[in-house]
Amino acid sequence: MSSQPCRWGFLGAAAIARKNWKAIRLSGNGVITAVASRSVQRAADFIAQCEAEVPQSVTAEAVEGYDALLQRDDIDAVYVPLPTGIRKPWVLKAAAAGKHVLCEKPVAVHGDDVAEMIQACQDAGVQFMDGVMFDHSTRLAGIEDSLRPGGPVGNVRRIQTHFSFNGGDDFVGANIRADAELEPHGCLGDLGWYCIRFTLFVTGGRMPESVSARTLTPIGQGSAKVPGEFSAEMRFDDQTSAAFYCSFLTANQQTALVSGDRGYVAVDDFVLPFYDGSLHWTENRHDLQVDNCRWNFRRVSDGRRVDEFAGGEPDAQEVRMVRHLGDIALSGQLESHWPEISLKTQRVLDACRRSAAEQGAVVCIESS
Ligand SMILES: NC(=O)C1=CN([C@@H]2O[C@H](COP(=O)(O)OP(=O)(O)OC[C@H]3O[C@@H](n4cnc5c(N)ncnc54)[C@H](OP(=O)(O)O)[C@@H]3O)[C@@H](O)[C@H]2O)C=CC1
Ligand SMILES: O=C1CO[C@H](CO)[C@@H](O)[C@@H]1O
Repeated sequence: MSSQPCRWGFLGAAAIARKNWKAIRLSGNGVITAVASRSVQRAADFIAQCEAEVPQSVTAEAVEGYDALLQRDDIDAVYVPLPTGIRKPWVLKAAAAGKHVLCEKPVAVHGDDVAEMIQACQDAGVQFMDGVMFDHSTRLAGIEDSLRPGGPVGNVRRIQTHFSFNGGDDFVGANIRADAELEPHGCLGDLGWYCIRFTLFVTGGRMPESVSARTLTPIGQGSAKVPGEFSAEMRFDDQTSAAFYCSFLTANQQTALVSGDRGYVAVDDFVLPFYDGSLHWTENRHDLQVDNCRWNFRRVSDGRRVDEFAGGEPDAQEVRMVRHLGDIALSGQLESHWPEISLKTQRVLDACRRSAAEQGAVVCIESS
């Protein structure tokens, strides 16, 4: 692997980009070469702010316009946090320019767009990865261990996820998340993306057979509405079912419950640490003993917790994510898992949208 760092360019001085600036600086294998914005002043202000928070040895350049950044030959990978509604052409251009792509979620408007974006990256020999940071969390291996065949959870029967925050009174009009042009999937794209992804993590990438979903509350300006509150129910080809709820109107909560025939795993803050900077999860197994017609549940497996942040690395998931993409860019060893799981996530999201448009009609998902 090259001893040079991965040279990153950012398309857009987005709010989330500040977090990933920090992550790249902490990753140990990356440097931010340039930040492009529609306004060069905004890019310069963004760089000054990030430098003040987490400096780097080279000075990042402020660039006017995303095209100008993509034309540079001193950039290996681009981070694309542009709004979902306008992201696709920039990913296609980035791939054509030979840049590896870290693309924010929800990846696109439709699964066919994602397929096109992935194909463009494949044709250009560059990596495509979406910005699902929890996929890089160290605790996923621990959760997987609880879910192993014959493990404390047993056969998984039910997966329930909930991701919500209350955006407040000025959310509509002030935040891109409620803008039908920029973020057409509303909370389904912003929060439901993670719920679907966690569900696919538990099933090992196995897709649901069918989905029934509803937009519970639309939000937006005039007739241009997006889902502000959404729920879905999924069925798999075995005994497993899954449900998720996401909302911009409900207080902060992000919980995942995986229930099997022997026990369950509860993951609080399954996406990112909302509260105290820690990520944890609990494993529970209770065995039923019937004595003298009395039902007793005996706790067999202790609740276990893993605090990924105990090691002192803040934003550990994001750091691991950008380090991973940096390693891929430097080694040239592309990984097919990331484009494949993005496309699966978007295909489930598409089915949710179709079902919600028909008031919860059951929509079947093709297995391919
Ligand atoms: N994985 C994660 O942890 C997170 C992911 N996200 C995702 O990242 C995306 C960006 O979110 P966030 O950072 O909050 O959004 P912001 O509104 O802060 O940033 C969006 C950026 O897109 C650029 N842009 C280009 N065209 C437009 C346009 N027509 N209107 C508005 N902005 C435009 C702007 O950059 P400029 O003006 O500099 O050109 C702007 O700064 C969302 O899709 C969101 O879901 C967000 C937060 C966390
Ligand atoms: O991806 C994201 C991480 O979570 C946030 C909520 O806390 C989202 O709004 C954001 O887009």
